[in-house]
Amino acid sequence: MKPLVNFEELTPAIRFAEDLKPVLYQPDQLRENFPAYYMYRDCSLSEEDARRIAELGLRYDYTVIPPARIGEEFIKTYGHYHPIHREISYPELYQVIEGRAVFLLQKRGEREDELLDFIAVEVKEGEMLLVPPDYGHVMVNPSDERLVTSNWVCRSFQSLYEPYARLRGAGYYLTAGGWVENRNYRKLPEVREGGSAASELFDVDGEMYHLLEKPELLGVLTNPEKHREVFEKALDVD
Ligand SMILES: O=P(O)(O)OC[C@H]1O[C@H](O)[C@H](O)[C@@H](O)[C@@H]1O
Repeated sequence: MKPLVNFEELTPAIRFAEDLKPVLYQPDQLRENFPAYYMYRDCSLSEEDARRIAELGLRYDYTVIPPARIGEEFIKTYGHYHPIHREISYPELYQVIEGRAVFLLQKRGEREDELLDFIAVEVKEGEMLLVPPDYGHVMVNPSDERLVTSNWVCRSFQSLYEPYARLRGAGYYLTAGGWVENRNYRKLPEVREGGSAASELFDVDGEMYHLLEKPELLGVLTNPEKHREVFEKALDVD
């Protein structure tokens, strides 16, 4: 799928492999620093769209992750949680524009090193994924092609990276040899693997930028507490 916005003309923020060191399975295997992924934030097709997106309290971004491995582990994003808004945390909606992604979603218990749930969702070109409230997320490129994603997200918060840094990544690492448990967690549920239901929940043809024409659907991202039933379905991966 060709991205609607010609984001490659924009200047990205870059996360380098060295930046990922605190969350890697095998940090010692990092031999050279390289750009791990490119983040093109706050994209739009026109000035008018940019104003509407801001008025809705949203942001539309693209992320590009070229294929790579560090040691046995597939290249991935750093990982983060979102802050709480009226009792539950902000969700986020992703679409794979090019390539294939595996999203690692995890829910903390009372302690951050005791997970209540760990879901791995494979998302293919054109498909969407809803990161439910209260789930931390990491995006992995397990393929030998570049991965391009877009995301809709509430524009008014800062992501929380510290829990991932403290525990050296998510509950599991996705490696060429399969899943590897992260021993820094005291409690880890089994990995629940599945597909994503978000494409059925968000009715859109082609790139999800067009959801801008259906702002009522995007309301789940800014007022999650009013849409709890949507998230129940998003978690139904089995
Ligand atoms: O923030 P990181 O864990 O590095 O993950 C990267 C991604 O995070 C968020 O979801 C942003 O909205 C994306 O634009 C960004 O590319």
